[in-house]
Amino acid sequence: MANQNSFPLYEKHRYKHTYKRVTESLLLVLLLLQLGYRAISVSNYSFPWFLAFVCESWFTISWFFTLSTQWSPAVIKTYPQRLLQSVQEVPAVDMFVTTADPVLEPPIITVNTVLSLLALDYPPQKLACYVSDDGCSPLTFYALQEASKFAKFWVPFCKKYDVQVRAPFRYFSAKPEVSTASNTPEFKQEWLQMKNMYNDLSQKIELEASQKSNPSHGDFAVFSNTERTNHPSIIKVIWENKEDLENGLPHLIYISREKRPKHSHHFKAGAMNVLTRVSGLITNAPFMLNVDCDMIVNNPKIVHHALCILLDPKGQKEVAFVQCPQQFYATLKDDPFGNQMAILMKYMAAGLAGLQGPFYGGTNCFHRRKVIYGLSPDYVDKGNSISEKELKQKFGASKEFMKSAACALEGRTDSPNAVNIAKVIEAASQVAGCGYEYGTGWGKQVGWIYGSVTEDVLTGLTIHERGWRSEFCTPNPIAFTGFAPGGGPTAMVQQKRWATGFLEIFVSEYCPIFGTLFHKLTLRQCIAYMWILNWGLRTVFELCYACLLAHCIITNSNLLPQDLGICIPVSVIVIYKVYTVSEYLAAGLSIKAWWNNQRMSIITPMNAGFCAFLSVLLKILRISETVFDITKKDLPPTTDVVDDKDAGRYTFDESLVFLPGTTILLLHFSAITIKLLGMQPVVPISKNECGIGEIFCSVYLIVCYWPFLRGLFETGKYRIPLSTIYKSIVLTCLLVHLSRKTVAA
Ligand SMILES: O=c1ccn([C@@H]2O[C@H](COP(=O)(O)OP(=O)(O)O[C@H]3O[C@H](CO)[C@@H](O)[C@H](O)[C@H]3O)[C@@H](O)[C@H]2O)c(=O)[nH]1
Ligand SMILES: [Mn+2]
Repeated sequence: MANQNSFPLYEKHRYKHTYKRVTESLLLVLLLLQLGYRAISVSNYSFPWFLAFVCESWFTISWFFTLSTQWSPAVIKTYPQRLLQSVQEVPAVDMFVTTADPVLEPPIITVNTVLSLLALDYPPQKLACYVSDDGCSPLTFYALQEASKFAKFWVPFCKKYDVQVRAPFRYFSAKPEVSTASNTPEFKQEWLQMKNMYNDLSQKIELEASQKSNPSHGDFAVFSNTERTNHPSIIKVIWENKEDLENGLPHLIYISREKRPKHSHHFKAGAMNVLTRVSGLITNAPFMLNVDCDMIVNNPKIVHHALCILLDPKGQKEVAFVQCPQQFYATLKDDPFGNQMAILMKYMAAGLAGLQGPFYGGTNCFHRRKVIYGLSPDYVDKGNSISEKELKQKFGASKEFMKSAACALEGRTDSPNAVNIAKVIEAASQVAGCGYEYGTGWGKQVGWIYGSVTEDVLTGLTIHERGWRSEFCTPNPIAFTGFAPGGGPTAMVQQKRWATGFLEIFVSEYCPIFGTLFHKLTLRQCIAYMWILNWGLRTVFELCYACLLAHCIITNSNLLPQDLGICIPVSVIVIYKVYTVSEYLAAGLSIKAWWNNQRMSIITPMNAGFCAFLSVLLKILRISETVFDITKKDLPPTTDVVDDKDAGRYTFDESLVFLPGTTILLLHFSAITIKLLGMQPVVPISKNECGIGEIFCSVYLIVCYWPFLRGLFETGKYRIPLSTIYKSIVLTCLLVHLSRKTVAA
């Protein structure tokens, strides 16, 4: 472990954003003024006025969450050189990859992720790679087997030429890196050889996929008679670094945990817990790195950077996990779908770094095993010996696993690779069984926590509640990159799941408010968690506000102030727009990217968020359970220059997720039409009429919904399905009718 007297292995630099703070505070004051205005303008009191007050209160609270989270930014700098000087031997790291469906997640993607991990710049005898396959797919297994053969050439090649991006599909899609070492004929020849070998590999996998045969011989026999949701545990050692060779390859182990129809398997959280247990039996490394199947390593030295934080004398006592940001490669120009989250990452990440630390994002994260096993930061004072009875209660009945958990908790890292892997496979199958967790602490006190489809945020939250901190790790080049989900259905699936998961956390016993009241979550961190959980809540108010606006136009009543008070909302809008534009420009992004994000931040939450709200409501009413719908992963383009004009066009499918948006669009159309045709009812002189403000907002909303507007008239996948349009028409008629009735009444 690190030498206590040396320099710090990482440093945190705090800085001030005066301009940002002033603007954000000004906006908050204006929002409060708006609420004040509503409260004192008695003459306007009506139900819509009251509803607007409620919605605006929520927007104000939301803004306060944002402001507080971004208030005190910080950046972190790591010193890998110092790390190497201060430790005699680097610690072992277990690496976890999850995949769940060979169709939605093509095995070639997983293969690339795994290859980039195997080729990390870290002693291979200290690494082990565990792949969890919830799809129980012989194709995935086959692909990994072939990949390990290829790795024997690929890894030495990467190390010899110090390749940066060690996922072959990314490496070969770019021009060969030009450096002096790589300009030799020898390099050129090897490069070509590797490229051909990689092409062979991907062709083999493709061929196997197209044959759809279910091989039942040799290694594949275990897959015969298995179904995705009904099969025993399958654990296969694809590659074992038998002699602990320094120039060998890390272990590669395939795991498909047991599944039975009547057992709930807790989606990714369940898979992570199985990975934790199986790796505990085999290598039991004190640190665990986990990535999704589509997140490739972009900086081969990332383990050193992360360990700077985890092994730093201060970090050892305080920091539970190190999160690397999610960034994307081969991105579309100007972020047409608003899903690259560049601004969010920039300011939120910095803000969180200045608080108790970043949320756990489910991927690109280094965990301390003993924290995952439930340890609190004060264990140093209390000691962490744990009785056999408690071990069994928490970790389950496997003797072997209890032993390994005790070792991990006490920080005894017995030479990890001393185990004979073949011998522990039986014990490993037991802990990968679907009944293993019954009556234990898994999913509640230890491991990844169950109860939300955003198990990542929930698990991180419970760690912060115990008093741990977390840190961001942002080396240059950035640690990992992935391929951003496309617009339309894919993004909706993802955002709906996020909103669902956040709402589930909010209404659960783990709600951050309790975390601050009864546990060790700091107040500002609680507010930061409220900021993210609010993604699921805010949309209901937004949708309500949008309907209210249409209602006021239809009934010729006013939602916005008619006197000088109108200055308040106008300045809120103007300042907010100028402020966000400046954020984009400062980050080197275009105005177009800003606009795309502005409109997508209205479209996506309104649609996905509302559906999420309904599904959580159904869960609370015990009508249906929430599910983890997997985001479809497209094969990324082979080059970085995307000149496909259609790539940025919005697409639709039959899913009901597009219903709220289509309805809002039609509703506002109807409202504007009613206004234009002069069909608004005449209001008594004593009351205020709908003015230019309401019309402006309505038109703005329609402009934001431009992709949907186009979708009404397009063809193919660019078209909103007729069934959705019909349903929206019915809903719109209903809403307009209801609106008009309230005036008549
Ligand atoms: O039953 C399941 C479902 C999913 N997964 C895996 O979970 C990962 C994430 O799923 P994905 O569909 O890619 O979701 P994203 O929306 O991209 O994931 C983000 O959000 C998730 C929580 O909603 C986190 O778990 C992820 O780490 C985070 O990247 C993938 O590797 C899947 O193979 C499983 O192993 N088992
Ligand atoms: Mn993903």
